[in-house]
Amino acid sequence: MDSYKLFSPSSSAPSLSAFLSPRPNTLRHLPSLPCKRSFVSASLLHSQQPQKPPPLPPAVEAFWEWLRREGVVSLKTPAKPAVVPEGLGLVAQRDIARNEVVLEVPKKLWINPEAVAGSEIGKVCGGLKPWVSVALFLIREKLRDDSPWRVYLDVLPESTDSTVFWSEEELAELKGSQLLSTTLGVKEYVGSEFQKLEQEIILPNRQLFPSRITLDDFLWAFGILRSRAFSRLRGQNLVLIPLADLINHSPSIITEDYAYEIKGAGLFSRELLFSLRSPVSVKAGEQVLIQYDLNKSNAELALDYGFIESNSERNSYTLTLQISELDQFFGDKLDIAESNGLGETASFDIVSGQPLPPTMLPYLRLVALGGTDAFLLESLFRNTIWGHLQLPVSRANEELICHVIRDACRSALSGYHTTVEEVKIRDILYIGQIQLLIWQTKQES
Ligand SMILES: C[S@@+](CC[C@H](N)C(=O)[O-])C[C@H]1O[C@@H](n2cnc3c(N)ncnc32)[C@H](O)[C@@H]1O
Repeated sequence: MDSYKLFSPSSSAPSLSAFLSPRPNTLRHLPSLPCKRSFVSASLLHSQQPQKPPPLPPAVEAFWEWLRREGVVSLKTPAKPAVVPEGLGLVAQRDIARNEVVLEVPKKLWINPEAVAGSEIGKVCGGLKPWVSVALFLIREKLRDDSPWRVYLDVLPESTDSTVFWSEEELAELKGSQLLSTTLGVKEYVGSEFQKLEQEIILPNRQLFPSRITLDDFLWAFGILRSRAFSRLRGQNLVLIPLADLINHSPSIITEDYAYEIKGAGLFSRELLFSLRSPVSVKAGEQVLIQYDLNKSNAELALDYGFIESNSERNSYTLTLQISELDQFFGDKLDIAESNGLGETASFDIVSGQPLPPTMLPYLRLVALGGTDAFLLESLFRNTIWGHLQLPVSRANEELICHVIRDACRSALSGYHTTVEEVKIRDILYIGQIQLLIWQTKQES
């Protein structure tokens, strides 16, 4: 039994950064790490109180001025960048109504595969995966002194809190989790993409890439795209939208309505605009926030953006099951699985506190089917077998799947370096420390 699936689409809804959708899972407790950008203030994350934002860092002032010159923003623009607990964010300059447009960014400022194709490196990027070509473009522009994108690049973080940027010591905290294996898998994938890119594009075209490009540069670009690119929009599967990419996520916004779309600039204009609306009403001085993706598990959030939610429904474990090729009934079982929308391998997201995915037990029963139950695999039963598998087929079959699942759980849990009890004790001690701290502070004041 395998434990995770790597790159598979998670949903067809628009999503902030889902150009790749690994499905990591299982998260026990993530250490929260400081943001890795110098102007970011210390963590006041999720503070509900609107606070006067600290002064804008010069790089952000320059960025705003550039957007003003480009005609993207004006004094009337309802939201402006600001330093917020999540790093940078968008803060309402006046009261904003629900569904009101907060900003619109014209296509000339989008960074997407099309923009790369029209750039100096376009002719050598034709055969690349869309994200790889945009990553290469970003790195090249970052290394150039005279890049037209300089002011935008200067507001991007040097790294994110995504687990792909965690040190070995930090990753050791994830020992045993699917998130760790997915993080390592993703890093390996990025490494192999970089090697190919270096051999096939960068080294043979030295004149286009005079500065040395490293794996760390490539990982940076990957992290930027992963956490900030919009995808699955009308005709746009991967696009960086300066300014709109400053929008932060709110766990309390659970509307399924999309906060952003691509639309025409006007009745008689062929220009396209990226338009961002506020899904909720926002008071002047408060941050404008959106829901990034309701379908992402906490581990996906950790991998993509470097944060998690306390909502336990985001805690999930992906169990991947497989019909063994060595199984004497392999062909019949595969046929039955395929006629019911499953395959040789099938992955099931098990969510904490929720019922099992409905097709998981029938699939498990099918995988385990054998011995005296094997008659059910005969073609006579082909149309009715899936119905039979909805309920236990026999005591032997049910016992087998219980054993297999129990062993798989044991083996998965043995990978952790702490037990559930130890984690609980650690949490109790931690809460105790906080209470002591609050008590001491009260005594002092
Ligand atoms: C699309 S960018 C938003 C702009 C970003 N805050 C910045 O400083 O550039 C996504 C990143 O913002 C941060 N972020 C967004 N929402 C957050 C939240 N609710 N809690 C913690 N960090 C958040 C994470 O670092 C995430 O990778």
